[in-house]
Amino acid sequence: MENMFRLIDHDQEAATNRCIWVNGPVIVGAGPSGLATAACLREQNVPFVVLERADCIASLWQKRTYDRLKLHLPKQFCQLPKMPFPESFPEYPTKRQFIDYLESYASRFGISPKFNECVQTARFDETSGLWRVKTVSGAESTRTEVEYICRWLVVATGENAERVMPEIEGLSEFTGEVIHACDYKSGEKFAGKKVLVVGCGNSGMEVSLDLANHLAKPSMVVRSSVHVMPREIMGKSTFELAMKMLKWFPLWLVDKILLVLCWFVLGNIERYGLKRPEMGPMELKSAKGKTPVLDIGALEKIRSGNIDVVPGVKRFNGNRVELVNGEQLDVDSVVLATGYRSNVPYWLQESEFFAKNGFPKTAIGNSGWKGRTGLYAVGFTRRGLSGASMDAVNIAQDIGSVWKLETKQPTKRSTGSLRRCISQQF
Ligand SMILES: Cc1cc2nc3c(=O)[nH]c(=O)nc-3n(C[C@H](O)[C@H](O)[C@H](O)COP(=O)(O)OP(=O)(O)OC[C@H]3O[C@@H](n4cnc5c(N)ncnc54)[C@H](O)[C@@H]3O)c2cc1C
Ligand SMILES: NC(=O)C1=CN([C@@H]2O[C@H](COP(=O)(O)OP(=O)(O)OC[C@H]3O[C@@H](n4cnc5c(N)ncnc54)[C@H](OP(=O)(O)O)[C@@H]3O)[C@@H](O)[C@H]2O)C=CC1
Ligand SMILES: O=C(O)C(=O)Cc1c[nH]c2ccccc12
Repeated sequence: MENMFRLIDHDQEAATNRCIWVNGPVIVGAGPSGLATAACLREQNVPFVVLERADCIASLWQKRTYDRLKLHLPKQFCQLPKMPFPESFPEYPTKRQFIDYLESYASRFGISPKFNECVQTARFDETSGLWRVKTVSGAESTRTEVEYICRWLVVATGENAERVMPEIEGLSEFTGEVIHACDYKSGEKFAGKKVLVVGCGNSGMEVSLDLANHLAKPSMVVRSSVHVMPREIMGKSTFELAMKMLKWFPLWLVDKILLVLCWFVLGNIERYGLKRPEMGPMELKSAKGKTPVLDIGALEKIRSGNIDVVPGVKRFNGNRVELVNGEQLDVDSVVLATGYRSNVPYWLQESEFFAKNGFPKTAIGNSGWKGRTGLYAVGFTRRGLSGASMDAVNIAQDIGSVWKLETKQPTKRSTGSLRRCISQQF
């Protein structure tokens, strides 16, 4: 065992390779899911290490979202365990407020992630019964490789870890600017410009709305179908209403009621080119993970003609785009609001708990948060921040109960006594 934790210098020129024994779990990702798990472990007196590839907590929120973003679910559904939002926060906190909340959450629970450490591989070593997690940090010349050894591995890298970039003919030769929605900050610089927004999820809708508010001319691509619901119905959150109804009625009935209410409030949205999916909004979210759009004003801009709805893209040609219906549009810029994916398959060498798409196979053990051999997943059940919070509580309880048992009766020889030693660097 000792050799495993010794300093190893493979590449004298560039890499300083170290091996670190972690007393307790390694949590990969310092977004809301990783922070929530860390806070719940802190409450159980279980030590942990959080590894984060970015240089800050909640990098999705700090670096990959637009300026005017607000939470689109009421605040009680977005707060993390053990620390409610301040009373003074509005019903739908702004991105700044949410980040401030997460910063104070991290400091309240004494969470100090190791920043700029991107996990490259993680595998379970059958012989030792431990996880081996390798990270790299720093630029090429100062590249440092570290291996963390631990008994528990908590995957908290999120459902939105990497951007989805579609392959569309001619896109790489498009003469204007092409960005993904995660690099879109504000419509200010697009004033007067014709912008093609590809995708009509919450990102596509809100980017189009922001562009219209900044007097740009957005055309939003709807290639298949989309559920649009008002964020509120008669002043009450649609999401909250759905959650209340789900306590009493089956999913299909809740969907039917929601769709009738949507029809009364929004009218027939299909006449604007917004075809509704066959499956109801909540069932689609739960079965396929496709989030319904909670409208905060884009629909009004579509009605008034300030956002043009167009069908799928066939190909790009210079600064023109050809649509599947044969129509051609001149465009100055393209925003790809084409969604995100998990990056777990790129680094986690495991195929029993996680499926090829980077999400846990929920069927196993009937739980989406617990695998075998000390592996856990937080924030992958497509239930937003409230789902992540529930996973975090469960995971911390699960690890905490084992931790308590093993730290009660320490014997000098048991691995338990090794586990209790302070996280050490060799
Ligand atoms: C624009 C937007 C708005 C949203 N709004 C809401 C909302 O209002 N309400 C709601 O409930 N949900 C919302 N969601 C859903 C969203 O998934 C959650 O808000 C939340 O950010 C998920 O937290 P997470 O920690 O699981 O993932 P993330 O916030 O993505 O955090 C994962 C962290 O892991 C890090 N990471 C990834 N790979 C590695 C690696 N290999 N090594 C080290 N670190 C790594 C990332 O840098 C990141 O910091 C929204 C999502 C988006 C994209
Ligand atoms: N205010 C808030 O709280 C916000 C929350 N979010 C959340 O972030 C998450 C990600 O949302 P979002 O970024 O919108 O991603 P989504 O996955 O929800 O939507 C992606 C969209 O891109 C379309 N698309 C993908 N590829 C192509 C292509 N080649 N051609 C045309 N269209 C394409 C999809 O169409 P198709 O359905 O046909 O595949 C879909 O309309 C969601 O959970 C969302 O709720 C996002 C923004 C704001
Ligand atoms: O915003 C998101 O991405 C979420 O996942 C939040 C969410 C969870 N379940 C929902 C059902 C309808 C709309 C949003 C959500």
